[in-house]
Amino acid sequence: MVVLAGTPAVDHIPLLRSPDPGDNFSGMPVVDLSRPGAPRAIADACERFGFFKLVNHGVALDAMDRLESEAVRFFSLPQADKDRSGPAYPFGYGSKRIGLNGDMGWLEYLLLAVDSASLPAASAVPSCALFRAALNEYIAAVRKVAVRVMEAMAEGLGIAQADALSAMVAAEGSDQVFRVNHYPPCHALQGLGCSATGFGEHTDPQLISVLRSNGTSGLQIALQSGHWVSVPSDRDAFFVNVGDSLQVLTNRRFKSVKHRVVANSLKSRVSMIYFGGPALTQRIAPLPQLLREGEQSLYKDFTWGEYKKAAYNSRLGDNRLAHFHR
Ligand SMILES: C=C1C[C@]23C[C@@]1(O)CC[C@H]2[C@@]12CC[C@H](O)[C@@](C)(C(=O)O1)[C@H]2[C@@H]3C(=O)O
Ligand SMILES: O=C(O)CCC(=O)C(=O)O
Ligand SMILES: [Fe+2]
Repeated sequence: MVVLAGTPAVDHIPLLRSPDPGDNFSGMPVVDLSRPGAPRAIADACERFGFFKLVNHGVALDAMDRLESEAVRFFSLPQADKDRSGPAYPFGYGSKRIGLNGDMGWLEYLLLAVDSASLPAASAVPSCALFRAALNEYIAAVRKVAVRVMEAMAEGLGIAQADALSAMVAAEGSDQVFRVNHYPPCHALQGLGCSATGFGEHTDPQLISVLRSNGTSGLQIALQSGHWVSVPSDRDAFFVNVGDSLQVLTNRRFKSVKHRVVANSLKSRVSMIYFGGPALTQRIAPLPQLLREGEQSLYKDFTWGEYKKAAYNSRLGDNRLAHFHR
């Protein structure tokens, strides 16, 4: 990491050496959800990278664009208006601070609770009816995609029970979060050979994350070798991450992917991410169907509630699962 003095606009934001433009993820798995081979391709991608691009997912580009436009409208409001929707904890508008433990990024965001497949009626944010309608339409659609992908994961793993994984996010009381991130262009760093950290490196604690972004790249993932590669943007596609909890449920057959976002010096990035977590009381332990003869769990037993609490007490880049290894 490069530390640059005297750039007031990006004070307190960690800087990164600019990514090498040659480091695009050339081997990125692209899964066509409408094809019969999808389950095996998904399982293979989750084993190798914990990450894949999903196409032909059935969600209309219109619904994605409607939400993106409403989000852009929200983020264009005067700062004082946006601040009235904050702070982000537990849910609401946040700017630059990520979590409660000192992490900073070159972004602003909305963090929202999801109740079954929509915003809880009681949540006051966002207050704009059009934005809420676009959110509810999109969340219901992306959640269905998450369920279909988790069914395909189970099939790809050879598990007979189709909903062995998906039931955890489909169940009443599952713990789902939705996040809209806006990374403004970071003009101050233009030509300096550095980039601002948009969202620092981390793994997602939940089971699955389903991400959609506008046409601005910035997302990077770490390969198992530790090498970082950039994920070219695609507004029509979803990008799916394996989260820590799914790594545990599969006894590390699926890998929770380390990822981060680098801010662009010229263009803004808008991303919307659905995080599918189970109910707080759900036990997170390898599925018995996946344990081969004599194979032991690599992890201590815990519930999602216990893991979530530990995660929210940690820094973004911490290896949260390390404390739960046997
Ligand atoms: C620094 C933090 C932000 C985070 C909670 C945490 O303490 C560690 C995990 C972070 C993360 C990453 C994935 C999601 O964006 C998120 C909402 C989540 O569930 O875990 C964030 C948390 C956050 O921004 O509050
Ligand atoms: O904004 C992005 O593209 C990714 C953000 C992310 O990883 C997160 O919110 O957990
Ligand atoms: Fe993430």
